[in-house]
Amino acid sequence: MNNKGNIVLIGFMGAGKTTVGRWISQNVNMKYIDTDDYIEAGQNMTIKDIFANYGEEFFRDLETKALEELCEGCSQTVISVGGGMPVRDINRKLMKKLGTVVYLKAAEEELARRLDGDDKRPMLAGQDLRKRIHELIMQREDAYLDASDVVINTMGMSMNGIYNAIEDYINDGGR
Ligand SMILES: Nc1ncnc2c1ncn2[C@@H]1O[C@H](COP(=O)(O)OP(=O)(O)O)[C@@H](O)[C@H]1O
Ligand SMILES: O=C(O)C1=C[C@@H](OP(=O)(O)O)[C@@H](O)[C@H](O)C1
Ligand SMILES: [Mg+2]
Repeated sequence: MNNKGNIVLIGFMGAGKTTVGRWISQNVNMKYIDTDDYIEAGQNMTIKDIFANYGEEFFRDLETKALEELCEGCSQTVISVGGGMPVRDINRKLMKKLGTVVYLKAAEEELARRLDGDDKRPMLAGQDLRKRIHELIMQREDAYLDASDVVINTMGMSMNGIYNAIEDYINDGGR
C-alpha cells in the first residue's frame, strides 16, 4: 500500500464505489470519504442542483479541488469518487498521489439494472439509459484504466470478496 494507506475507488456510475467504500469503513478500521458527499457538504447543495445551477464544468472543478484538499490531509481512508473523476488528467495524478487506485467494474446490463429509475445522476438524465451507459463507458474506459493500479470485476462478488481482492492486491506488494 502507498505510504498514506488510502484506497481510492473509481469506476462507472452504479459500479458500487459508494457502497463498497461504506462497507469497508464499517467492517475494517479505516475512515471513509465519498467525494460526492464531500462536495455536497461543501456547497450545501445536491450534485443534481450543482449541475442544474452551475453546469458540469463547475462540478468538475469542485472534484479537482476536493482531491487537492484530500491529498493534504487523508490517511488510512477509503475514498470513493464520482464516476467522472478519472476523466481529467490532473485528477488521475492526484488520485495516484492519494493512494492505491482500484477500478471497480460491473457489466453494462447490471449497471443499467442498478441505475434504472435513478434521478440523482445528471449525466444519465433524459436519455436512453443503456445507450448512454455504453457511450460514456466507451469515452471513459481508457481514463479508468490509466488511473487505476488494479481492476476488479465485481460481478458475482460479495462485499467481503471485493474487499479481500483489494487487500490481496495491496498485500502482494501493491503499489
Ligand atoms: N455489488 C453490488 N451488488 C448489487 N447491488 C449493488 C452492488 N454495488 C452497488 N449496488 C447498488 O447499485 C446502486 C449504485 O451503487 P453505488 O454504490 O451508489 O454506486 P456508485 O457509487 O459506483 O455510483 C445502489 O442502489 C447499490 O445498492
Ligand atoms: O459519472 C459521472 O460523471 C458522475 C457520477 C456520480 O457519482 P457516482 O459514480 O458515485 O454515481 C456523480 O459524481 C455525478 O453525478 C457525476
Ligand atoms: Mg457513488
